[in-house]
Amino acid sequence: MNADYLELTDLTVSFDGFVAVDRVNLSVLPGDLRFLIGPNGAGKTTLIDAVSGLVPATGAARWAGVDLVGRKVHRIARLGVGRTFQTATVFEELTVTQNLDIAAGARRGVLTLARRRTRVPEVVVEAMETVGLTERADALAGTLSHGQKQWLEIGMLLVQDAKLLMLDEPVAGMSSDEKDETGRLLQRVAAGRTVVVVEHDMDFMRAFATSVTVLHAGKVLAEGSVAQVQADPRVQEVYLGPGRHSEAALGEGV
Ligand SMILES: Nc1ncnc2c1ncn2[C@@H]1O[C@H](COP(=O)(O)OP(=O)(O)OP(=O)(O)O)[C@@H](O)[C@H]1O
Repeated sequence: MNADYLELTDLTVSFDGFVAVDRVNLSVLPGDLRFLIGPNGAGKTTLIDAVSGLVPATGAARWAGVDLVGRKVHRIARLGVGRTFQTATVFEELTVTQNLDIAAGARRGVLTLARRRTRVPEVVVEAMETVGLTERADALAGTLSHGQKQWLEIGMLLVQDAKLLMLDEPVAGMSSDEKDETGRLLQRVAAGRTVVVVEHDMDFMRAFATSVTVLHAGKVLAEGSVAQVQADPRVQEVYLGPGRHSEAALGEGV
């Protein structure tokens, strides 16, 4: 079995008796660009919170052979698990390079950081190229567009050597050009890594997902290729059933 493999077994998260994630079984292989979709409140964010150690869970979340359930957030991060949030958390008053350098430093440790360095570390240069921010290297993060801030945040995970990246609604609020750019960026990132994207944007999902898991009321409702989940009547019911909004529709023909 490949070492960098995410496998959730009966993963469950309860908040005071309310089950937000309900015995989820899920496997994601390296190289996959897995989209996690589902209506509001389906448990998508809670699921990635549980894998990153932000909320307590039961069951198992095995990553690279290690069960993450019950481990502390920083230990999980050190195992190569990174995630972004719906709102980018970059240091606005620092440059793109400085943001990446600090993130890389978090990985390097105090001793290495204390050494005087005049050169930008190679890992920072590479991450900047991967996320397409080389030309903005010296720009203050606060002056970046919304999309560029999300890319910087992904770059910060790359310099920390994250091998499992979980991204929470990365294209929310982006222009259509930025969305396309983000899709291509995620394809580059997913080569050799495992990427899970929580997303409501169905056009974006259709354009870039290699596989899709649909969550509903905390449970896995369907899983497969984009075409498979789009054709699934249960998925259509969840997205287009009574009381659902048409903008949440999965796509033409449903
Ligand atoms: N800390 C918490 N305490 C209590 N209930 C919570 C907590 N966090 C989430 N929930 C509940 O768990 C359910 C799942 O929420 P979650 O945010 O994971 O859904 P989601 O699929 O990400 O939704 P959205 O697409 O709207 O972001 C919701 O009913 C939510 O109200």
